[in-house]
Amino acid sequence: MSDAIHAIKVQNLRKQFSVQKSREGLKGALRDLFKREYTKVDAVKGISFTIPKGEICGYIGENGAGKSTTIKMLTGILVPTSGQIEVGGFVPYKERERFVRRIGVVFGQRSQLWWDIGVVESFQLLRKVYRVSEADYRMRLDELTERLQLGDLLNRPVRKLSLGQRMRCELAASLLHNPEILFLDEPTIGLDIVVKTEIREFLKSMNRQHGTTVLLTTHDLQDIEALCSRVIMLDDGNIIYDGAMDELKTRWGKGRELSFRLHAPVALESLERLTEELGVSWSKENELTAKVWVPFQAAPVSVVLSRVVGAVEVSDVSILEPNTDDIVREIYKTGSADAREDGGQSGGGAGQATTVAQGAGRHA
Ligand SMILES: Nc1ncnc2c1ncn2[C@@H]1O[C@H](COP(=O)(O)OP(=O)(O)OP(=O)(O)O)[C@@H](O)[C@H]1O
Repeated sequence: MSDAIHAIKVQNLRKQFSVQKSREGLKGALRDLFKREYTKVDAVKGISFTIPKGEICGYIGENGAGKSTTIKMLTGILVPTSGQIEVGGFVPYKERERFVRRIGVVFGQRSQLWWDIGVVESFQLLRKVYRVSEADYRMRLDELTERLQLGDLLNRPVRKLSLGQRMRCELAASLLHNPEILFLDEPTIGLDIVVKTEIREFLKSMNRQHGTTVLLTTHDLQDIEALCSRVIMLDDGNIIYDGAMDELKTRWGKGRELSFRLHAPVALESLERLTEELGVSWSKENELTAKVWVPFQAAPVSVVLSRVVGAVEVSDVSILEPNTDDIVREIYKTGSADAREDGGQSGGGAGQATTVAQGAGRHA
């Protein structure tokens, strides 16, 4: 099953847990002592996917969808019930010692650093665990210290670091041995927007420079939008979507909204007349701002745009993209990412503004 271009390959992967049932009351507890009963929980139900080397792939799903269970199988912490896994050419739960030297793991909610000792001492311990030579370690530490601005933090005990500082150190710790594949489980959880942005920028540049493959689990879709060319969506142990985030927006977004800043007031009826047969709907925010909703099944945004700017003096225009959070929430609710036949009427509304050139170009 070894495949040179794939970093991760998963086929019909399943994980079933046996959970002990607790019977009610004292009598139940006594019966549990003598005869235990178990129920089966199917956490991952036969999923298949491959991730090429160098890709940053998002892995998303609601609480309990099976993301952590997958990551634990991919990193060798859990043994699958059935199916095949290959990560970096290894079967993760076999050859553990050699395998862990090829991967890096960051769990946002747990630390791999020792709480009471200086950060750099934890790094030294990890260097020994991963058997990195002193020279390679020095080179890597210098690079990571500069990129993640760790200079002031290295000699402080981990317990004295802020969450953002600790997360930067966690990332460095996971990369000291220059792994080919990095697993990130909620790496930006609880961080402010400045640190989130720094971490996203760091991950992007690291991926570009070292070609590191990244599998990223997060509930923050902005992480996904900033980093991932592809997203795998899990629901109740099954993959319900595997593809580009942009395509998800096109398939599920209702449409786009254009917002015009007018040079002088224009009556709503005049604007409606301009786009009469195009299937769009206008509203006025104030005297000088008019908005038009353009459903995907209506005329292209570029047609609406040219009709308006050809007839009315406009000082500014923006296009609102479909809001990813709304779209994904809707998909979680229905449990399916199949495109709706009505053009995605119940999908997300408009959210982030983009420049006209970008939005109109992509739609046209
Ligand atoms: N060790 C375990 N024993 C029994 N059931 C488990 C175990 N670990 C996970 N589960 C169950 O498997 C299912 C998937 O859990 P998992 O932690 O993989 O979900 P998740 O997508 O990572 O959720 P979250 O976003 O909340 O972390 C859940 O129903 C969970 O209760």
